[in-house]
Amino acid sequence: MSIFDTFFVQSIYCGVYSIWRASQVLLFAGSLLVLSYVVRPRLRQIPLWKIPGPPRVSLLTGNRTQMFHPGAAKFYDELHETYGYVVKTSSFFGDIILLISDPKALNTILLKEQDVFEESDWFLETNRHVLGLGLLSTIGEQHRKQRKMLTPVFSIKHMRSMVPLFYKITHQLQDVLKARIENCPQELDLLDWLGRLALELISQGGLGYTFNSLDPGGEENEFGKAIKECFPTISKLVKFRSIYPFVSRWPSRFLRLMGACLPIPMVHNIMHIKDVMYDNTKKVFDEKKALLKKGDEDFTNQVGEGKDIISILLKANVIASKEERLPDEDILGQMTTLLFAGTDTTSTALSRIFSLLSLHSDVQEKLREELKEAHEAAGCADLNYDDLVALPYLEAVCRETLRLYPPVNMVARVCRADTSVPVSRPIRTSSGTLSSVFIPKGTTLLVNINAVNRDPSIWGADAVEWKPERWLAPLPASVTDAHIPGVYSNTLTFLGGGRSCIGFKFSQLEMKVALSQLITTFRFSPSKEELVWRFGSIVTPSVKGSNSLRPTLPIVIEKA
Ligand code: HEM
Repeated sequence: MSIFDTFFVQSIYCGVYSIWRASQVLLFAGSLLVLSYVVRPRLRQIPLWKIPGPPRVSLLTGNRTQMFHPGAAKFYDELHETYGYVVKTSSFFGDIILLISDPKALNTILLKEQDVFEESDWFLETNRHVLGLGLLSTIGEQHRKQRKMLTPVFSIKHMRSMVPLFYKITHQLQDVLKARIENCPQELDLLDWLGRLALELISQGGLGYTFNSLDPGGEENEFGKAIKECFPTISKLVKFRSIYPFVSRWPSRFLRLMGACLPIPMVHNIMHIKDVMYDNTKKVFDEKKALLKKGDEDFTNQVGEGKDIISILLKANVIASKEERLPDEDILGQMTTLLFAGTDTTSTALSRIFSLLSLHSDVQEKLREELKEAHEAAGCADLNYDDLVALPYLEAVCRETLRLYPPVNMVARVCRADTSVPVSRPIRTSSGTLSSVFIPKGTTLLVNINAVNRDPSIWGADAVEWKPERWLAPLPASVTDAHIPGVYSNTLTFLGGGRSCIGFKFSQLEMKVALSQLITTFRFSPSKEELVWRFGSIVTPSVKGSNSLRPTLPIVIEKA
């Protein structure tokens, strides 16, 4: 063998040896990763194995395919009926997710130990990236400070002052619909129009900004499109959201580059939406700050006369103590957060009400009568806040719809420290019954809003029927005795505790103004198309059998 051959063989040997060593190091590092991210958390969850729940359908994805798809509502109902109020389901590699509808347990989770049961990292990190530092992206002291500054802005006093603006916007929709139907009944996609209404109500009432979505010749600008696309795009990205916390702290330029290189159009869309929303809210914010500096007269000359939520917040922030004052970035974050949280939720809730009223013409007629009488009593003028909230049947229709059909069916929480949660109904396990459940750190919980709002043991044998009348008499003791930890009408529709919906009074008012105006002007009847309501971050309507994923609500409208 020549020197050359020996050198050649040695080089090959060295190369093979290096590859072998490198693969050993990689294998070792990979095993450590698997141990710390998969095996260790699963071992911590051993105490949960005895909790009843459905069998896993896949070793890799557990029950995820049954839990996260548009028809999943039925699966959740079956889980509640079969396994009760605390149900064990499984996610990736056997990770246990607990589905909770026990009111006592929810009191601990949402109220008593709300700092232990926080939003998940994927929820916070992706929201922070897309919406900025608003209420949906912060926890702990920062969240508490934001809530403290924002809560007074949603007071009844401020809601009262919003009524004329809400009527002005609803009149615009009324005019557009009148022009569309002229003198004969027309089938329209009401969700589209209610979406525009909700967008204008929150953008003018929340930010003092108009998208001109209800102007006859108004063209939707890039900002309006971004807001509309934001919720559906984030919902579609749900699979990728759980990966984001692992990369979220990487330098933002690198993240952008990575995002741009990924062959996933939805990621490119969300990056674009985020940029458009940030640039535009920043512009509105800077203009508001400049007006505030100039003085009161200029400030009240803006859209919404400076009565919008962010204007009031900006004013309150100026006089707040140094410790409580919010930095500019936190206020900017609230702007996108309000647009995001306040548009699709309200428009879907309203859609559900109109859909039900179209199917129950007797309820629609009774509501119309009540509203017409109130309008006549007010000299045919728009109703004021006190008149609106005093209408019992309007209140009953809203409450019953939001109870039976909460737009948000489920919210997630992650347990941040080992803890025990008492339950009101003993959990039956293979080895006996449990009066409390030990929840290990890192476990994800799903608060089953739908199951609590429809529980026959709380609401009676007719719990799953839509009966506005149930709210016209005192509620049964089973409802009040259940101590449901929600901020609204003994339901969990707007959740409860420090992360409950801050906009629930705003949303109530939007719905009541819209109903008072539209029900007295138009009559609504069902389309020939059959509707299905798809489960997701928000439950949305679409036409049965349609391949389109775009939510839609075809409904026939005529003059009343
Ligand atoms: C029918 C309409 C609405 C429903 C059903 C609804 C429901 C909810 C729910 C269930 C949460 C808790 C989310 C979680 O913990 O993950 C929430 C939070 C929130 N909602 Fe609403 N919402 C509605 C309308 C609105 C409106 C109109 C606004 C704004 C004006 C709004 C602003 C917010 C904000 C900012 C949060 C986050 C609160 C926090 O974390 O402190 N919502 N909403």
